[in-house]
Amino acid sequence: MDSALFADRAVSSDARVYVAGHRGLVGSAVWRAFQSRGFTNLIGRSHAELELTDRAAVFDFFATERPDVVVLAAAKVGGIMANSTFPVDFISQNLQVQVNVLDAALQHGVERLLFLGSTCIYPKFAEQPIREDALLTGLLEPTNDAYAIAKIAGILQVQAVRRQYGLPWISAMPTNLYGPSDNFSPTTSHVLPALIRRYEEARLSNTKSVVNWGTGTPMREFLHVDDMAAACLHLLDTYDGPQQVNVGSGKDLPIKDIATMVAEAVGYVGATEWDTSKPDGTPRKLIDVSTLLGSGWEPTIDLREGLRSTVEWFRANENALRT
Ligand SMILES: NC(=O)C1=CN([C@@H]2O[C@H](COP(=O)(O)OP(=O)(O)OC[C@H]3O[C@@H](n4cnc5c(N)ncnc54)[C@H](OP(=O)(O)O)[C@@H]3O)[C@@H](O)[C@H]2O)C=CC1
Ligand SMILES: C[C@H]1O[C@H](OP(=O)(O)OP(=O)(O)OC[C@H]2O[C@@H](n3cnc4c(=O)[nH]c(N)nc43)[C@H](O)[C@@H]2O)[C@@H](O)[C@@H](O)C1=O
Repeated sequence: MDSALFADRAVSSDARVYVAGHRGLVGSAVWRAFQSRGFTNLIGRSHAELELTDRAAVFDFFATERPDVVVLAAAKVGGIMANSTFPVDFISQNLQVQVNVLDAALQHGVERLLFLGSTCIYPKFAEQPIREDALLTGLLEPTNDAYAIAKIAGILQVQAVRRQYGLPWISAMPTNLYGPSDNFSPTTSHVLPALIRRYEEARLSNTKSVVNWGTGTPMREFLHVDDMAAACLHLLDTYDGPQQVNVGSGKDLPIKDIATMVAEAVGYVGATEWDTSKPDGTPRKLIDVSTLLGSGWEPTIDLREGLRSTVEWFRANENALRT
């Protein structure tokens, strides 16, 4: 990617910044990051306050609040089972949310917008590590193809706005994320929060063995959500290009190793079994993060440390979890 696309475009700390999905894993971390940078005009609405699939409500909201900057971190999100069981919800709700927010932002001439996708947009068998230009070069992983198509449509809509209207909107593609305010539901969550909850509950109940999903052989890359939030602000401050930018740690490991790390982090000493009737998903999706690393951003939270603090957060917030 052309490094000239990176330059100082710092967003002013008095800009009106709308963080869509500000109570979710990513949105809440982005909100904290803006706050710690001294931003005073942050705008957020819970799902109950503003239904983003309601086009008229979204346009009314933009007309009233007139944000200068938008971070689109609201989406229907879930792990492998949620994605493969409810593909209609994942494609339909995400397309509606995106189209409504991007159309309203365009109508109101929003100056800077960051759209968040996911690394599942890349082909299932893409060459590893996956570069940004692998987009649309092969078939998708079937367990999340509906979600991925919605995210690809979002990237294309951002590129189209840049082409047709010249606005400096951008997209970022994070790897698998984890951290405080994640979804810890045993059925709909991603692997890390699912394992934290499963091993912690097994420890508390002295259960002799836990059962995880799949074979444990797929490789996954993880990034702490505070590093992700720092990358979002860094991109808004520095990046102006049509191509989506990968955001990851640059390291992956087998799910079996992740399970061992989580068991250690919670202090679980029992056995682990694998339910191979559950899907494995894509075998590997390590992303190439050289574009972002070359622009001066780097991850700061090592996986073991991130796991430790997330377990602490889980223990302190167990009563306020999403189910
Ligand atoms: N978590 C991960 O590992 C990864 C996430 N991402 C991307 O990051 C973004 C944020 O994900 P994440 O923070 O994990 O997801 P979360 O589920 O934690 O947060 C999403 C937020 O969006 C809100 N929301 C969802 N649908 C609507 C709607 N129709 N109207 C209004 N609000 C809505 C949710 O509210 P409520 O919960 O009340 O419905 C929630 O607060 C997504 O675009 C996702 O694709 C990308 C890669 C990995
Ligand atoms: C971020 C990303 O997230 C999803 O893709 P995924 O990476 O396949 O997601 P996952 O975290 O759910 O699983 C990773 C691996 O872990 C295994 N696994 C074991 N035990 C549990 C378990 O208990 N829960 C879950 N969820 N997985 C488990 C599981 O079988 C798989 O092999 C998509 O939503 C996709 O759209 C997307 O963007």
